[in-house]
Amino acid sequence: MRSYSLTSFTLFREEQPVRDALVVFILTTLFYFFGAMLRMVQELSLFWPLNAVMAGVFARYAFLNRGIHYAVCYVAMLVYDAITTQWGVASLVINLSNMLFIVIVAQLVLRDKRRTNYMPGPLSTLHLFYYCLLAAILSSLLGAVGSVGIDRQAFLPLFADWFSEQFSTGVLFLPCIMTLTRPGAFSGFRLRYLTPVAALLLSIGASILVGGAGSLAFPLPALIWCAVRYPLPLTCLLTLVAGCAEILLVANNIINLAVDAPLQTPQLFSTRLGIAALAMSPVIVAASVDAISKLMKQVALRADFDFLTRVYSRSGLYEALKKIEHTDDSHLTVMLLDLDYFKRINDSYGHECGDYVLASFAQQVKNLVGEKGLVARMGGEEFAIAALTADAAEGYALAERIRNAIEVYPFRWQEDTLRLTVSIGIGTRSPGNAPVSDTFNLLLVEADEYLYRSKEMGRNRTSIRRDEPVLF
Ligand SMILES: Nc1nc2c(ncn2[C@@H]2O[C@H](COP(=O)(O)OP(=O)(O)OP(=O)(O)O)[C@@H](O)[C@H]2O)c(=O)[nH]1
Repeated sequence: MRSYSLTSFTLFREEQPVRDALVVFILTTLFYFFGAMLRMVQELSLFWPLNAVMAGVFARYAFLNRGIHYAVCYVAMLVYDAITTQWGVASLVINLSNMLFIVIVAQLVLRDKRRTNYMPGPLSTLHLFYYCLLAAILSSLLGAVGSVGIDRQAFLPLFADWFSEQFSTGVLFLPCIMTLTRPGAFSGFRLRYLTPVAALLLSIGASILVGGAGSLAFPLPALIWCAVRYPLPLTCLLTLVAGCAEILLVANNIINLAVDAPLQTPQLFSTRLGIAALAMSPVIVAASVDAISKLMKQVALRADFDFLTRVYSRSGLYEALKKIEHTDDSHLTVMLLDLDYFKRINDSYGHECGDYVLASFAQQVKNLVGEKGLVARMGGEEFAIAALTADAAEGYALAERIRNAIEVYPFRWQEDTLRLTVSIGIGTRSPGNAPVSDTFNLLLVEADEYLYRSKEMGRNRTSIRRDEPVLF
């Protein structure tokens, strides 16, 4: 959706490590408290979001990945336990398993980020799925070992419960934490933008009505729709909400997986894993759409602008001409500018110097033309200007200003100061009702003819048709 923007915010500051440590401590305590509160409500006791949230935080802010910040996180968990329940070996081991999940996911994601130059994409989103799987297996093994005997629970059910919870929570929460942004200004909002969300709500409703194992997949098309229409952070958030809602609905028998049978523990295990697997698809689609649209912008920018001189390319100029608004009495003035004896610069000072001169020349011209017109590189050392002027005389005056400015401009290259001149040919007329680009094409031919005359007459001059009823 293009109608509103999202701006990123930052909770941590690299230059303030003590403040960062404090924020890590507070955040850990807050989510430990939140998780403990969820445990107290039977319907919500299926989630322990602390590990996924903190893994996301450490993965998002690379500079946080210092032993001291991980230690602060671990200490915050132990302190919370010591104050609210009790201090002991079980607390040490269980919280160590939490840390194991956090460290494994954060380190693997950061390794991906380093490899892909900090460009998140569909592939790293897919990797996230496997990182959560690995981290959930290892941390659950440790956690289950540390919890055996508490409330007389055996290892295997503990491991299954712990693993499925860690894995599903990780897969649902991590993309959200990693892409979380503050909503910017909502402008031009339309009600139809809400249709993918409405479809999502309807499909969850349908899952409740129909029931059965297949119903868990009902929200998938709506989530894919969200992924195509909404920005990546919003899709991650909606996937998280839909995934958590489904787990809760199944756990509380509102979505009936097996009609007439009470929910069994293995079913919940399978539900969590299934939802985690489904949740990856919309996130990967959203990441792909995001990557494609960024690439399209880059490609469009490259095609429209000349890489060396940063003025319009030939094709970019034609695109820009389409947007020019003109009145019936305005003149279109087209200039062709060609640096004089430019080959000598290359021959005497090298190609690199030639490139520098071209870029510097283009910027000079751009500054001199300002808002009055468009500057483009047509090829080699030839540039074009399309400007709306009151009449031919104004166009000629602008060309002369440019020519005189270039003549006195000192192009500095290493120890040398280079002096250059430019020859200019002009074509000018009123576009009338014709499209500006058509008039531009006609005037380009005329400007080319007069540029040739400027060169023939000795260079460093401006030539224009003299039958115009204006005095220059
Ligand atoms: N450094 C650099 N040189 C370029 C580039 N594009 C074209 N040239 C050079 O520009 C020079 C143009 O030379 P000519 O067409 O002979 O014209 P000139 O030397 O400027 O002489 P006149 O136009 O007749 O005044 C050639 O040597 C090209 O190699 C570029 O992107 N970078």
